[in-house]
Amino acid sequence: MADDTTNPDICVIGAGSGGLTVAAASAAFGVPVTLIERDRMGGDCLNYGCVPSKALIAAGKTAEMFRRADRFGVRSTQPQIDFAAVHAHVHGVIGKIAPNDSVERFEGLGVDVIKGDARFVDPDTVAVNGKRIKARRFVVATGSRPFVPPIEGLKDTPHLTNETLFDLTRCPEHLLIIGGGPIGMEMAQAHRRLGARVTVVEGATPLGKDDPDLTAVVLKRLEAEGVVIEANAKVVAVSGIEGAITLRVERDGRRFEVRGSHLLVAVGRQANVDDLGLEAAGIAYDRSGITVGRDLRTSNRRVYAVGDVAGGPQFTHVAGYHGGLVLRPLLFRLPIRTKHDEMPHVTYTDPELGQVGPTEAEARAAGHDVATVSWSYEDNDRAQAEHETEGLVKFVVGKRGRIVGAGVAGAKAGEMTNLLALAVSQGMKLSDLQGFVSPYPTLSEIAKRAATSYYASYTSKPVVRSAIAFLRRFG
Ligand SMILES: Cc1cc2nc3c(=O)[nH]c(=O)nc-3n(C[C@H](O)[C@H](O)[C@H](O)COP(=O)(O)OP(=O)(O)OC[C@H]3O[C@@H](n4cnc5c(N)ncnc54)[C@H](O)[C@@H]3O)c2cc1C
Ligand SMILES: NC(=O)c1ccc[n+]([C@@H]2O[C@H](COP(=O)([O-])OP(=O)(O)OC[C@H]3O[C@@H](n4cnc5c(N)ncnc54)[C@H](O)[C@@H]3O)[C@@H](O)[C@H]2O)c1
Repeated sequence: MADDTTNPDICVIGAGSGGLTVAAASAAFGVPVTLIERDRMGGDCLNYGCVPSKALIAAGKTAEMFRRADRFGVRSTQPQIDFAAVHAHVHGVIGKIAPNDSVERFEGLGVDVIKGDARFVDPDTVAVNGKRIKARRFVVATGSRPFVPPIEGLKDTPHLTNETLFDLTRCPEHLLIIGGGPIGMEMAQAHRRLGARVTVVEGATPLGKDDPDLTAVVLKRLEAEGVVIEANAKVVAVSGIEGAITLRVERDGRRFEVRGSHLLVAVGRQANVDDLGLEAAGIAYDRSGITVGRDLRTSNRRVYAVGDVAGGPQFTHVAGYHGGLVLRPLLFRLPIRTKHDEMPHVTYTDPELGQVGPTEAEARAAGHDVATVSWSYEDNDRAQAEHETEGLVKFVVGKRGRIVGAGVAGAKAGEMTNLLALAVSQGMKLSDLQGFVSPYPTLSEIAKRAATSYYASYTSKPVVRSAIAFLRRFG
């Protein structure tokens, strides 16, 4: 065997949430593992995704607090925003988290880290920097990148994606956003709050993957804050130069133009399957990513795919979940089956929106006989105390009160989604949520009140009333 060939037990390609999870845990069990990363350790989430976006959202939320303070008897002011300092805050947060994902940390854990572009050269060999790695098993965790659609003129017009947006040190004067999904909406509100005018052009329904009862809460607030949302509007052409961009938009056969200073493209993701030599390794893939079964195995039985590149839901916690799951076959030869239908997601607009399990529409479309039960933030004492009364919790309920799905739009919805995810993943019934003591006053009481309301009709049932009347006779 040539000198430039190594033989780790496991070779992981991509050091994002999925790849890092596999590499760290394999090393912890004393298994020789090589991790290859071509760009920054930590992947999209740390460098171009969740972390910078949530840090920017936090800056926007702080600015908004000054504007809305008078509700509490504290004089509102127009905040002075130093966007260069906001940029420094965002990158400071990345810098604080980066050591957890660094080459040094992973080498310290016993992982052989290689910085370079990995490519399969045959079914059990990957080449990187002129070296060859022949491993017993491979895990492809190469993630995704922004999809830039083939709209006329877009290629030649300056535009931002999530990979460049967080480099701005000056607030855009008027940010145009193509795409009203989670990236578009989170970034629309954050930039609006930090001083930009913002127009979102969405080809279909904004936040269209979520329950319309919940998205209505979020969209109402965004519009009240001045985000202009052009829904069901297709961008047919883009033109302009740095600082002066024009979108030609079509809706219901009518054309109009939208002008702004900057353009963000946020219309979904493209799996990183190119230049990986997948054909040489006999690994099947299509436009949505590498083809895997519920065991995350590819068409090459030595190779698994996890996270965004595996074509399923694209969230950091999903990549981490995949990474944890594949350790079972990798290390213990145990079978696995992914359970994506119980996967929660949260959109970090303000108010936030969380969902776990199917929405009402999804459950009905799948042919399930479901009921729904909701409770409003308006009726919660903590929400009243904090003037956070917009929102609701909504349960999708199956037979005998089983919680099939649950969603929440409102203040701290992300935190509340943990409780809802526990309920759905454990197959709980609404009676389980009714039957525990929730501390007062908390927003999570809203979930409990919704559950209680499901059983409210019991109080007027003749049989229940007769039983109470009978028992009262005994003093
Ligand atoms: C703006 C934005 C906000 C987001 N916010 C959230 C959020 O709040 N919550 C949430 O759960 N998710 C969020 N996401 C989604 C989340 O970032 C992704 O789902 C997650 O990063 C996927 O992890 P991964 O490990 O699959 O891939 P990645 O994190 O993309 O990592 C893949 C790595 O592989 C490397 N790589 C690719 N090809 C090669 C190769 N040939 N050789 C070597 N290395 C290679 C890449 O450089 C990259 O570092 C957000 C995404 C964006 C864009
Ligand atoms: N909070 C979170 O967890 C979070 C935040 C951001 C991103 N993400 C992840 O990143 C993924 C990508 O986010 P995204 O918002 O880019 O994608 P998305 O696919 O979720 O939403 C894209 C939106 O763009 C619209 N669209 C597509 N083509 C268009 C066109 N030509 N003109 C106008 N609108 C068009 C779609 O109708 C859709 O509403 C998400 O699906 C999610 O998995 C998660």
